[in-house]
Amino acid sequence: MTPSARLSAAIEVLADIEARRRPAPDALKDWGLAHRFAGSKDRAAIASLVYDALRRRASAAHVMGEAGPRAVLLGALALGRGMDVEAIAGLCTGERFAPEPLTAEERRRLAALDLSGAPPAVAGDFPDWLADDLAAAFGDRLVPEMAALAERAPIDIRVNTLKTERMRLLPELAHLGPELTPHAPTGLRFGHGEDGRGPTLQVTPEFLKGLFEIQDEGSQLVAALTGAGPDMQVVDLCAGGGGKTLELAALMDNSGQIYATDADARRLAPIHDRLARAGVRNVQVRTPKGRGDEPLADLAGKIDLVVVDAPCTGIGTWRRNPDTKWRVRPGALDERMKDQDLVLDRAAKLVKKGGRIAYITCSVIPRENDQRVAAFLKGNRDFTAVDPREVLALAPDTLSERDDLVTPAGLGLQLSPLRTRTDGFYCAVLERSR
Ligand SMILES: C[S@@+](CC[C@H](N)C(=O)[O-])C[C@H]1O[C@@H](n2cnc3c(N)ncnc32)[C@H](O)[C@@H]1O
Repeated sequence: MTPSARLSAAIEVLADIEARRRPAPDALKDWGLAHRFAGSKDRAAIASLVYDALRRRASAAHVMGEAGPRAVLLGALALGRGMDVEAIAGLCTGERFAPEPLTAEERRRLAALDLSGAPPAVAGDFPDWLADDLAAAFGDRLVPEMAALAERAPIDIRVNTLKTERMRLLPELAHLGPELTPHAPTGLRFGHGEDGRGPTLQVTPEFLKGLFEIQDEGSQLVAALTGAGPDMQVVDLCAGGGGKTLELAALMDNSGQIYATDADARRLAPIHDRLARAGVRNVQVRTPKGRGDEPLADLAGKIDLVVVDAPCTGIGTWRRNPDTKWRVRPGALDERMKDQDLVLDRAAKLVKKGGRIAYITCSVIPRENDQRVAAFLKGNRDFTAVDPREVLALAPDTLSERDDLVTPAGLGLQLSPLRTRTDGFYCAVLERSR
């Protein structure tokens, strides 16, 4: 397909997402099924156009003066990809499979790209109803923080130190253009091609040998902030597919014991293959046998560290999942907050005296972060929050003195694309004193 035809296809997919309120992956999949002539490179390039448009949906509509799929995509090409009017006009030729030529008004607006007077939710590309929550998190840096969260994310991997080292893997992946991650000592970072596609890392022999996992640098950093280390007894209470479990095992050098579980047995299923591939030997997977089953009942009061990688809205991952930012609803946030309270209470029962809970979310709003921690501490007087500056001391040198990462309420740490060039992650550590 020509670049122009890909643009037309992306407009079609965006129209489908809008008309039928569908998740972007479903709309893209259907488009692929209906257009089997399109190759994998075409599909990836179309997906990248669709996601770039969703990242800038509000600001692109504002500069174009309308919110239809064509306007949003054209605006996003200018705002996100930095394409000038002539470059965009060169794609919109009106020839076979190409979008119609630019109108005079479109040309004028693409040249001006005027965001002056745009409210924060438009300039920062986020849903209106979250404005107060996000302002509470970021204060007068709201718009730059949210604009950074509307950028495309790089692809990060975590080198599996149970099998290799970063500087040994680096040359093996040199053909894919890796860089060192800015902070995490086990991370490598990959950029995107001009069409927005990144390298397909999962098919490399190094991935199949378990030498690395695909994991955002922020996720790598918060796992280190938990303080997990050799010989500890650790519970990974929301293990899901095991992303954090694998890193915890590496931080513990395959010693001690990790008990990994999740309320949803289906989410846990992939963990077994991943543990085997990564050469992890210190994890017991405890799969719940049904509703109401407590697979960790024998561990009450015995655990050094409970890692709660809590279910959340995922606002901190909007760079990777821009579709979800327009789909998340207030009711879903309320549900997640209830889940977060439940999971923290469950964690409290497992911790021994002097032991800790590391509460992690990939969100940036206080209602899912500091406010959940504060509510937990109110109901659990035997726990106190560890000073976030003390937690930060576990971070790599580049971050260990970054007081600006401490949240406004002072209970935890907040990473974000603007602050740390990572996804948005929150981490608070709570210690049981008696
Ligand atoms: C953010 S995801 C975990 C991601 C995972 N740790 C990783 O690194 O790949 C949150 C998980 O919490 C699980 N969950 C929700 N409520 C729970 C509960 N009450 N107890 C345990 N797990 C729960 C969800 O099923 C989901 O898999």
